[in-house]
Amino acid sequence: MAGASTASIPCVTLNTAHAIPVLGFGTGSSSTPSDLSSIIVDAVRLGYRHIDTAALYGTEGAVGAAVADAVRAGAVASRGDLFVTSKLWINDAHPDRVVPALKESLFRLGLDYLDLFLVHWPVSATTDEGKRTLVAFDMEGVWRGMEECQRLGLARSIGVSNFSSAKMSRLLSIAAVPPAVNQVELNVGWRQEKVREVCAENGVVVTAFSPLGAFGAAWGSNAVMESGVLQDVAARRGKTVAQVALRWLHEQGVCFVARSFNRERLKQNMELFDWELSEDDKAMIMQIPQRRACHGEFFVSPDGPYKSEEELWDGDI
Ligand SMILES: NC(=O)C1=CN([C@@H]2O[C@H](COP(=O)(O)OP(=O)(O)OC[C@H]3O[C@@H](n4cnc5c(N)ncnc54)[C@H](OP(=O)(O)O)[C@@H]3O)[C@@H](O)[C@H]2O)C=CC1
Ligand SMILES: O=C[C@H](O)[C@@H](O)[C@@H](O)[C@H](O)C(=O)O
Repeated sequence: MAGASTASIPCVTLNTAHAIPVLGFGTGSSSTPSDLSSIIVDAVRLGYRHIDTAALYGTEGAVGAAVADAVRAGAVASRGDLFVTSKLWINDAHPDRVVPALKESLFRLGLDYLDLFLVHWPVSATTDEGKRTLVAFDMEGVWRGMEECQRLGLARSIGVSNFSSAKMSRLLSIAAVPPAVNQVELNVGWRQEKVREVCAENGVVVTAFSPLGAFGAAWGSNAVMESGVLQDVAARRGKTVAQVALRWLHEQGVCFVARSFNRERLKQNMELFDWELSEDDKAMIMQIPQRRACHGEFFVSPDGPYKSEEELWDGDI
């Protein structure tokens, strides 16, 4: 029996001709519930079709189990009805490690292909006896590895994450297969206009991570969920703050991966596609102060290669 779906999430078409659902279920969290698989199956029953994971998150096993369970339970007809994204962690961001790392992700997921494989950060590291050293990111070599993943059919689409406009431009200049997606921090409090412009000009779909400001996370921000502007708009529209924040992203023409492990909030976060913000609402939202929440400090060291957050975020390598 097909699972009861309350609404359907629209898709956009990537430059590979594959469709990506605009709203995805995020699984990156500092406290992953032990029943994540069953939460994901419930989300699929609600109508979620896109699941975002990463080698870093430790959730690939639960995502893979959920995909198998969702098919077994008839929540979807087959694995092909779901869109699974995973990401290459910085330890594996070396030309000869890309294909093996994807194979390891696929093994943990129990899948034979990913819908989307992303370079998680424009950062590489080596680890020796537990000590991590940041080393130069070989953008061209890593991207050749990503292209090989697509050529082998292990990933239907490939892309990047946390790439600034300068890094996107450089990648586009060297890519034989252009990236399909750039997943970046993006919400009403960090609009990312520059990188969105480069992506739009080049047919790269932008996906927003932390669309609610990573509310509650150690590095997260309350600029979205406690925004007075969003509270006013929400009251006027008869919606919640989260719905206004997500609807704004949808009207910006980007995709987004939101995280909730709560069924009611998951349901609420899907109820976005049959109403609109007014011009006044959008003008008010444009007044929200801008500040990046995501810390780049993990990827910066006095020894380089990125010696400052500016170099990480704004340099072309
Ligand atoms: N590429 C990258 O580098 C990164 C990617 N990501 C991806 O993006 C996903 C989402 O971003 P994330 O940083 O997790 O944060 P989000 O901005 O999605 O915020 C998540 C928080 O919002 C709460 N929440 C969700 N819906 C509602 C609602 N309707 N009302 C009130 N609170 C709500 C959740 O709590 P509750 O569970 O209790 O509902 C949780 O505390 C990640 O899970 C991951 O998959 C994230 C960071 C970096
Ligand atoms: O190591 C640093 C952090 O964990 C950072 O890498 C994460 O926030 C990650 O980008 C994510 O996708 O959640």
